[in-house]
Parts: sequence; C-alpha cells; structure tokens
Amino acid sequence: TTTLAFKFDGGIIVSVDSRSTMGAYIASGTVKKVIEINPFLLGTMAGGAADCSYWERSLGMQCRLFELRNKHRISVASASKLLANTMNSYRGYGLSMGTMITGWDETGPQLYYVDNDGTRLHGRYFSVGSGSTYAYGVLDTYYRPDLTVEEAIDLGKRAIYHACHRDAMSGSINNLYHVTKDGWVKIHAIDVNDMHYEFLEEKEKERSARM
Ligand SMILES: CC1=C(C(=O)N[C@H](C)C(=O)N[C@@H](Cc2c[nH]c3ccccc23)C(=O)N[C@@H](CC2CCCCC2)C(=O)[C@H](C)CO)Cc2ccccc21
Repeated sequence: TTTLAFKFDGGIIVSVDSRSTMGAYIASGTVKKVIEINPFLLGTMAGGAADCSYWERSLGMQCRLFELRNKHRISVASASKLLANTMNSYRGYGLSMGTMITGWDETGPQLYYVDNDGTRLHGRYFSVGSGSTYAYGVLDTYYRPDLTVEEAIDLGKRAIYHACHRDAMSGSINNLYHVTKDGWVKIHAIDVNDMHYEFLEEKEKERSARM
C-alpha cells in the first residue's frame, strides 16, 4: 500500500493506491483506501485490511454520534484522537493500522497521522504504507506549500505512480481527493499503468525538444 496526504495553500490533497495483498498474492486491485467519514472528513487506510476497514467505519459512527449530540461537526483533531484512543485501548491485541485523518474544520485544513502504536502526529504531509519510502522521495523533492491546485494534483498523482512502479505491494488505481473549505471532492481514479505510458511519452517529448 501507498497512501499520502499533504496540506498546501489550495487545501489538502489525498492520494492512494488500490491494491490489497495476501503475501505475494494480489487479493484485490480495486479496494478503497480512502473512507469518506463525512463531507469534510477523510480517512486513509494502510496495514491490516479488516482492521482498517472495521475501525475506520467505527470512527465514522462515533463522528456522527458526536454531531447529533453536539449539533456541530467534529474537528479533525478530535476525530483523530477518537481513533488513537481506540488503538491505545487495543494495544497488544495485534492491530495493524497506519492511517491519516484529514479534513477542513473551523480551524481550517488539518492533517493527522495515527497508527496502531497509538502514535498521533499533526503535520503538513505524510505518506503511509509499504510504498511510502518511494512516495516520500517524490514529496520531499517537489513539495511546496505554494503549489497551485493543478501542480498539487499532479504531485499527488506522480508520487503514487513512482511508489506503485517500484513497490510490489502497491498498484492498480490511483484515487485522488482534493479537500477545500467546502469539503472534499474526488478528482480522479487513474490506472497507474496508463500513467506509466503518459509519463513515458512526456519524457520522449522533452528529450526530442532538447535535441
Ligand atoms: C480486502 C480484504 C481483506 C484482505 O485483503 N486481507 C488481507 C489479508 C490484508 O489484510 N492484506 C493487507 C496486507 C496484510 C496481509 N496480512 C496482514 C496482516 C497485518 C497487516 C497487514 C496485512 C493489505 O492489503 N493491506 C493494504 C491496505 C489495506 C487494503 C484493503 C483496504 C484497507 C487497507 C496495504 O497496506 C498494502 C497492500 C501493503 O500491505 C480482508 C478483508 C475483510 C473484509 C473485507 C475486505 C477484506
């Protein structure tokens, strides 16, 4: 799995792959690793498939109950704390979850990393999963807070492409979301193999332009 999310002046980009594995076997190429908790909150999933899908759905229920009891949407900080508390209460049970909780609340765009150790980090960008080292290579090189929306979408797309190209546990489709003050919008679902040929053509054109 390769998942990433980053804040920038135009909001937040969330970009993930869609492969599920069982050892060397590819269990699925069409899993959703982004859970739409509500129109302003997204969660990403890496690690145990059942653990992630169960506990992030549970988080969605807790967020809805918060809204009904308090008559306002839950903050990103609180939603991520609820998930971290769940993971802490199950410490030692063998949960395997590397997640990001991100969205737009009254304090603006927020992004948290939460994992089964109970680690909860607030930050500007993260990448989680077996392919995250490749994605960080791209993000650390090209991330800027002042990216335009078009550049940010392209960065989220390319970082997942390079991770899927090199990491056997990542692949298939890149799902990309853009979060603004009006909530999240799903931008695209692109097969990373199609991206391979698109980028190859782009390189050819650049090379022949230099000749
Ligand atoms: C797709 C699926 C399941 C599945 O694929 N299970 C396998 C065993 C699984 O969990 N695969 C993990 C990797 C893994 C296998 N055994 C483990 C034991 C501990 C921790 C991880 C694993 C996976 O694909 N993980 C993905 C993220 C998942 C994909 C499915 C959606 C939720 C996120 C990744 O992190 C990458 C592929 C790298 O592992 C189980 C399940 C229950 C209910 C509904 C759907 C599923």
